[in-house]
Amino acid sequence: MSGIPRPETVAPYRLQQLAELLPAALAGGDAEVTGVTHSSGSVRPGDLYAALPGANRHGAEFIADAARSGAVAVLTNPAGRDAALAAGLPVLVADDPRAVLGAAAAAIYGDPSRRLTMIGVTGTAGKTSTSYLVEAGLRAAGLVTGLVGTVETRIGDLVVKSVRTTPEATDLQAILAAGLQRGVRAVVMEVSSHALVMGRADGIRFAAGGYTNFGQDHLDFHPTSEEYFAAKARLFDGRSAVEVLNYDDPAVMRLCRDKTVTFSAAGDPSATWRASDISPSAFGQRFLAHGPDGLVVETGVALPGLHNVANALLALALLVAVGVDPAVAGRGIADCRGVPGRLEQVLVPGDVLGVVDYAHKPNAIVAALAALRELANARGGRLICVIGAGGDRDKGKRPLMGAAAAQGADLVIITDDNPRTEDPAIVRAAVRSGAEEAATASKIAEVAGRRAAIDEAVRMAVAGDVIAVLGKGNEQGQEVNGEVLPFDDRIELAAALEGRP
Ligand SMILES: CC(=O)N[C@H]1[C@@H](OP(=O)(O)OP(=O)(O)OC[C@H]2O[C@@H](n3ccc(=O)[nH]c3=O)[C@H](O)[C@@H]2O)O[C@H](CO)[C@@H](O)[C@@H]1O[C@H](C)C(=O)N[C@@H](C)C(=O)N[C@H](CCC(=O)O)C(=O)O
Ligand SMILES: Nc1ncnc2c1ncn2[C@@H]1O[C@H](COP(=O)(O)OP(=O)(O)OP(=O)(O)O)[C@@H](O)[C@H]1O
Ligand SMILES: N[C@H](CCC[C@H](N)C(=O)O)C(=O)O
Ligand SMILES: [Mg+2]
Repeated sequence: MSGIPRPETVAPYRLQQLAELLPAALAGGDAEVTGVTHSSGSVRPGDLYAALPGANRHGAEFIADAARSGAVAVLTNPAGRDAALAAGLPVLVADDPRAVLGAAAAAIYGDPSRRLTMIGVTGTAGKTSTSYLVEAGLRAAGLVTGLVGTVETRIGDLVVKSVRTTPEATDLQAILAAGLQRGVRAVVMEVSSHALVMGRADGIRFAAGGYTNFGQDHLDFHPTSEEYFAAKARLFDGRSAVEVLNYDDPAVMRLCRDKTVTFSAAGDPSATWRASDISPSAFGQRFLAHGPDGLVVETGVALPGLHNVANALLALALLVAVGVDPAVAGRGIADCRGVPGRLEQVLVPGDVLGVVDYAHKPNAIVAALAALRELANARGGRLICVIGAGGDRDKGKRPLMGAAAAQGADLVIITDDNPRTEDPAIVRAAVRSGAEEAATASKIAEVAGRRAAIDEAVRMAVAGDVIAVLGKGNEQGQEVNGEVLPFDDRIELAAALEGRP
């Protein structure tokens, strides 16, 4: 992955030391490494190249390339051993190299997470939003911060656009080590279920870990919903010193133990943290957070919807768990100016309100449309929803997404998201089948092409209406057959609204 920050200096680390640390056997001699990558295209001189067996290829195919770019050693499984030796490189052989990669990368980069306050956030929806709120609280406390997640990776003032939500362990440990060298003291990161299964966060000890909620997603990757749940549960397998769970979500609460901290946006008094006195403020809301020992914190969130109260409450609980002063944390969260592409208003003057949101799973669509319903009611208008589903991703969630949209909005326009390698008409039909089960056909339309669908929503809108374009949020491209074409819902919706008579 290019663009990932690396530490400027790394003390050389001997392979023999790694062989003693890991369940891995050394062959072909010893070497000193000063970095590690899993991607042949990102090799730097002095690197250990982790040649991993994958779903598509074996990284061993690229050992010669890696050597030409300056890799001085290889970590691989028995199948990759000979290719490494043939390239003249010493090789560490592990039965499951992914399972040891986190520990290896942490060792090579000097175990950076031990010197940082690490906060991890998992859950089906709300990880990015909660992470931004946590980061705002850490900054309010005067800390130099890092943030790793879907939208971007930030260490101090260095900002890199993210390729995935949770980077591979190699990149992650490099980011943390680079952060330390730039004065970062606390890092908040999204920990995706893919990451937990693939060991991307191995080697990290979290001061606190939070769980937003559990719904349906990623069943293209996790064989069953139970395995998806088990993947997320790994953040709470002892690697998080304080565990913070959503009291309002019974699935999440299956992980509750004696010392677990809980939060309830619904205001349940049995939770460690609960919200009360929620009142609207501009495009957001203020509320009181009641914590342990009678603690009351005035806070808020610059976004609408009960789900954003939940995100803010979780952020507060995590911040207090790692020692931030509650009042400072509450102020920092309330002052955070929103999250890119999450209920983001499209600022075009006029009598129709355009909002772009990243809801691309059923529980997120329910939450986003509930928040926007309140706004539409206040304006005396209808709620029009433009929605599609991503190709080459969980097929089972498509009808559920259609149903959630049809139940939550007055008019639904079903269109394309990222088709990837799929026929967009087939993806639309799956979304539509769910929508038609849930609502009368008269409120459902299907428009091929996302731009055309956004134009159609604007054409249908009358004064007071709210148009919600869901699913792509801050994404700036649309992936079609391996090509990413420029496309930004915020720009498209603004252009369509500006052209409104
Ligand atoms: C399902 C999944 O996560 N797969 C990841 C996995 O792929 P893989 O094991 O199948 O790898 P592969 O393509 O067979 O290649 C094997 C090895 O050869 C290496 N290689 C390959 C080609 C080459 O030229 N040079 C090279 O070194 C690869 O780096 C890899 O280590 O390891 C690859 C290397 O890191 C990742 O790129 C790939 O992410 C794919 C692209 C992906 O789309 N992942 C998504 C689904 C993902 O991780 N999403 C989560 C959750 C999102 C969210 O809900 O927020 C995320 O954290 O982003
Ligand atoms: N706590 C929540 N409960 C339910 N839905 C939420 C919650 N927070 C956010 N959402 C919805 O989910 C969408 C994605 O939010 P966010 O990006 O914060 O989640 P995420 O877990 O990081 O998602 P992803 O895994 O896709 O990166 C939002 O745009 C909103 O529609
Ligand atoms: N991180 C998410 C992004 C999905 C965004 C949505 N626009 C889609 O294409 O499905 C995933 O990989 O599932
Ligand atoms: Mg995210």
